Amino acid sequence: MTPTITAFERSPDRGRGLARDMRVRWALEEVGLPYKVRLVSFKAMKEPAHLALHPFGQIPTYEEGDLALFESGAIVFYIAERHAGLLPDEANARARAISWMFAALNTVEPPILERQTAVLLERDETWHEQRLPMVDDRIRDRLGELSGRLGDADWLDGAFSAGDLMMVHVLLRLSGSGILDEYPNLSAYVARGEARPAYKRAFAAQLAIFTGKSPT
Ligand SMILES: N[C@@H](CCC(=O)N[C@@H](CSCc1ccc([N+](=O)[O-])cc1)C(=O)NCC(=O)O)C(=O)O
Repeated sequence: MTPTITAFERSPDRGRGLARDMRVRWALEEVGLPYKVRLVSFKAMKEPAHLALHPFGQIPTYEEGDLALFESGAIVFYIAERHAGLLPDEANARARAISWMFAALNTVEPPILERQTAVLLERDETWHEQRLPMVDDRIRDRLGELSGRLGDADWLDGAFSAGDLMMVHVLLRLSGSGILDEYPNLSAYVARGEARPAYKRAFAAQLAIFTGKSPT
């Protein structure tokens, strides 16, 4: 049965791949699974029909038969568990790849989201100028450790995995901040992710919605 995901009707980033349906699209493209997209407006996201799918009134969601899932990490994991291409078969390598999924969401993404909040919602606060450098330094702490662990490897732990997919998408949220450029191996790592044919197909599909070149 073809799954259906939800995505922004009009993404604030003009379809540039930062909204989290991108993670699900990328995972589906990596495993070669066709999918449908239901676009939702900001208003519709907060109405009962969508809230029944997503308790926080957000996107993405994932529906397949009588299954309804929310949380991009959980959806990517669900896809990776059932289709080859995103998690190693060997048990220990598989478990480590899942650790990297959690690390992306639970260790690296939080300070990056702090920065988004600071820049988007706190600009007019008297303490904004003082706080932002502290937020940036907390991001640098994590990126320095991640950069050290990655070294000159292509991916975090052997072959490309769902852990890399989540980590690359988390790091992409730093686009425009200049911080990622301070870590050349992380910039190259993200570029490797973006160069993957599956990423490019996912990105093009999301952008086509914004440019109006896609029916869904
Ligand atoms: N933890 C959840 C978070 C989901 C989430 O944050 N969804 C956002 C869209 S992706 C986050 C996002 C939004 C916009 C951009 N952008 O650049 O325009 C980038 C990322 C959303 O629905 N926001 C609307 C709301 O909360 O009412 C997950 O990973 O699925």
